Amino acid sequence: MTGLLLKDIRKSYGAVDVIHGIDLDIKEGEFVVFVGPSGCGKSTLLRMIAGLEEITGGDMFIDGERVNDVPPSKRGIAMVFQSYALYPHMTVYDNMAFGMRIARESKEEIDRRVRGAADMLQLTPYLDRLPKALSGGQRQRVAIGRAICRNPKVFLFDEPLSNLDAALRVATRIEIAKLSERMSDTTMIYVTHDQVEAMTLADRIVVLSAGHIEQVGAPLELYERPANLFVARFIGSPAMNVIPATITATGQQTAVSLAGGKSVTLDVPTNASENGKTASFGVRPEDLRVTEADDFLFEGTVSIVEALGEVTLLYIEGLVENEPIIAKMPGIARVGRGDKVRFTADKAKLHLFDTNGQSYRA
Ligand SMILES: Nc1ncnc2c1ncn2[C@@H]1O[C@H](COP(=O)(O)OP(=O)(O)OP(=O)(O)O)[C@@H](O)[C@H]1O
Repeated sequence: MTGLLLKDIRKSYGAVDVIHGIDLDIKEGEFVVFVGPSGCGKSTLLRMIAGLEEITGGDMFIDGERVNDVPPSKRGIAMVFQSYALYPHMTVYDNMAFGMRIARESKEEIDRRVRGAADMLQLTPYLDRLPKALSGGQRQRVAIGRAICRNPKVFLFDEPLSNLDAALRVATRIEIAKLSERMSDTTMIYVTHDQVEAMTLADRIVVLSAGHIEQVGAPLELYERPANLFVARFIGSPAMNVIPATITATGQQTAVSLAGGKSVTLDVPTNASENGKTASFGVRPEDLRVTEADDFLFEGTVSIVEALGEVTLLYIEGLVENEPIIAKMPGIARVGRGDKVRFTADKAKLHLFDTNGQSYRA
């Protein structure tokens, strides 16, 4: 069992607290992705797991062993960095073999592992090349190969794809997904601020903000049932539309009056004590549909049409001042600038958050 257990993990730089007490249980073989806005502490947390940053408070266990004071090389982890960190004067083969040579593995074992990793990552034709003769994507695959050769119990990735262009990013992401399938017993922890990477690679996503956890869950769980407004807005692109509302009736269903005056009933239960309170109503751009019917959700004027081919984004004015509602229509929408349009959405796709931003569904 090579799980990880983080208990009330804290980090301060002098008087500045940057990680405020993280509790997290990561199972063996799990692929966990840390996401969050810049500066929220993703890298710091990963570096503490790696042993590259001292832990200020709390306990960290790898494989049941408390590792707070165990040096990086003894933790059974391998880390892949954004910058590849390859030795420029060594061939691909030597870069991958380096760690094992230091560990005094036999020549046969080194060769077996290097060739195995190269095969897995389609690097065999490049084994004799120097890093400078490789593309960015190939270099990152060498860095991943070097990590595989170390036979780690836990694999850490710190934004490994952010130096790659869009096409290479996709290809390397798929490579990493395949790798995690092949190495299904190896625990992987991955830091990114790319939503697509998080959604496609993770078994579970940990959403961080300002040094604490906002929510942990499977990708679609976070998408469909965000626990709070922060997660609701962070997961999904374009972000969820949020409209100020007032609760006008409570019970198994809840009625709200949206800014602009429209009344909407949601399949969300609320207590009687919530009646009259201000709330935030949420609906994702992709859950909105154009309707001609009278029981529409809201109505507004289209101010911008962005036709992207596969989807059309409509910016609708008229509900919240200076904050257009965005609707994402499939394909090419037959809607023009200046059109007055009514929108509706399935009841199950509507979200409601309390004054503190917590979901009423949670
Ligand atoms: N050596 C340091 N001294 C003081 N503060 C630091 C130090 N290193 C990081 N921080 C602060 O800790 C916080 C977390 O930084 P961290 O790099 O972990 O964020 P991040 O979520 O990985 O951000 P990004 O996505 O921009 O890389 C930031 O506010 C940062 O300014």
